Amino acid sequence: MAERPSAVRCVAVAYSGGRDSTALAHAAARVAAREGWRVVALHVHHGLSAAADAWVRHGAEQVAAWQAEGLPIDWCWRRLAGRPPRGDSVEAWARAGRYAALATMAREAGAGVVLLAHHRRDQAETLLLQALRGAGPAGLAAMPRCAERDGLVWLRPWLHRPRAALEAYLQRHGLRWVDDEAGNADARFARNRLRHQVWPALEAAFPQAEASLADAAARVAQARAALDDLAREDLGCCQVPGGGLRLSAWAPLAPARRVAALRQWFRQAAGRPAPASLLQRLARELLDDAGRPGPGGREWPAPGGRCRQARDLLHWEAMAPAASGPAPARARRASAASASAASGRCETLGIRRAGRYRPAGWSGTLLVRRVSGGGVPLARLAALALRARAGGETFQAGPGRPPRALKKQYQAAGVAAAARHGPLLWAGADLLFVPGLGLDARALAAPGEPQVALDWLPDEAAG
Ligand SMILES: Nc1ncnc2c1ncn2[C@@H]1O[C@H](COP(=O)(O)OP(=O)(O)OP(=O)(O)O)[C@@H](O)[C@H]1O
Repeated sequence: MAERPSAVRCVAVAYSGGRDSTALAHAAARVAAREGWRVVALHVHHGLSAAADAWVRHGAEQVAAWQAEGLPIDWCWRRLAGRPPRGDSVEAWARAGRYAALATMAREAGAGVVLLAHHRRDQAETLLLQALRGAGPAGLAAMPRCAERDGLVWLRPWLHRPRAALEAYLQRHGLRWVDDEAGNADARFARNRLRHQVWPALEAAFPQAEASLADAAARVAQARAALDDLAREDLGCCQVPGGGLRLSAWAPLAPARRVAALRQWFRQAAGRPAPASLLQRLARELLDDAGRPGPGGREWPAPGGRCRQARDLLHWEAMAPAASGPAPARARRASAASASAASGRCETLGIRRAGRYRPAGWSGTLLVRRVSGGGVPLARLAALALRARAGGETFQAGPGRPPRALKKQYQAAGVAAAARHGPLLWAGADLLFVPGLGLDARALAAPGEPQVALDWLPDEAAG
C-alpha cells in the first residue's frame, strides 16, 4: 500500500465536549483504529465560564474511557490567557483565541489536519446570521468544508450532514456529552436568539429550511469563487510590481468589477478583508466626475494602516499595531516599527508564492524560495511592510538566543556596512527579515508549515 502522507497519521479533533464534537471525536477514533492512525482530541478552556473546569474534567475522563475501550485517541487541552478587551466582542475574542490554541496544540501533536464538528444546521444558521448582518458573498458562502490556514488543514467532514444524523449516532453509541446550558441560553448572543426564538418557527413553517439554506450557502460559495477569480484577473491587469494599484488601468473597469478588484487588492495588500464602507469610499473618491483618477496625495485610514494615493498609484501602508499587553519586547518591536514608519520610507509587498520580487523604491531583488525547514511561514508574507532601519530594532539570531539590538547583531556577525543596505521586512509589529542577517528566529515556521527562505540581492548582485 502507498505510504500515507505524514499529515494524516495523526488527526486532531476540536473537541468541546458538546454533542457534535463528542460524536465526531468518537467516529474519528473508530476510523483511526481501522486505518492505523491516531486521533488527538483538542480542547480549549476559554476561561470565561464557571463550568469550564468541569468540561475539562469531562473531556479528560471521556477520552480515558475511549482509550480503555482500545480506541487510539489522546487528550490535550489549553486554557486561554487574558480576557476580552473592554468593548470587544466576547465571541470574536473567544473564537480567535480558540483557533490559535487549536493550531498550536495540533502542531505540537504532529497533526496536519484539524476536524471541526459543524453540521448542516450550523451551516444554515451561519447563512441566516450573515444575511441578517447584511453580509456580501464572502459571508453568505458561510463556512468552507475545507480550508488551509496556519499551515494546517481545517476540515468540517460533517458540514453536509443533517443534525438529526448526529443525534442518531450519539444514541446508537450511547455517548454522553456536556451542555453549556448557561452559554446556550444567553440571549446576548445572536446565534442563541436564532436557535431558540427563530429556528423552531422557521422549521415548522419550512420543514426543508436546514437543507435549502445549506444548499444556498454552497451555491454562493461557488459563485464567490468565480467572482474572486475574475477579480484576481482584473487586478492582475492593474497591479504594479511592489503591490500598488495603477488607477489609470483600474478606472476603465465596469463599476462592480472596480469594487471587486479593489476588494481583492486590499485583501492582498493588507492581509485582511476590506471594510465595506472603505471600499465604497474608495470606489467613489478615487475617480473624478469624468471617471479619471483624482489628484494624488490623498489617504484613507483603514484597520491596520492606510490607503494612500500617490499620483496614478494606490498604495497600502501598514502601521504597527498598538502593543497589546505589557510584554516589553513586543512594545520595543512595535515602537521600532512605528519609528521606522515615521522615517517615511515604507513600501508594501504582498507575497503569495516563491519567486523574485523587485519592490518599488529599493535597488535590489527579494528572492523567495520554498524550503522544508528553517523558513518563515509563507502566510506571513501576505502583507509585508518594507522599511529602512530606524534604530531601536531588535533581532533574534537563533532559537533560544536573546533578541539583541540590530547594530550589535551586525557587528557580532561581521556584516560589512555595504551588505547592510536593503529593506527590513515587517509583518505588522514583527520583524521577519534583515538583509545580511537573515530571518529573525521569532518568525520561524513550525515543522510541516508551508514556508520559504528569503534572500536580499542588492542590484549589483541580483544578476
Ligand atoms: N472549547 C472548545 N474546544 C475545542 N473545540 C471547540 C470548542 N468549542 C468549539 N469547538 C469546535 O468548534 C465546533 C463548533 O463550535 P460550537 O460552538 O458550535 O460547538 P459547541 O456547541 O460548543 O459544541 P459541539 O459542536 O461539540 O456540540 C465544535 O463542534 C468543535 O469542533
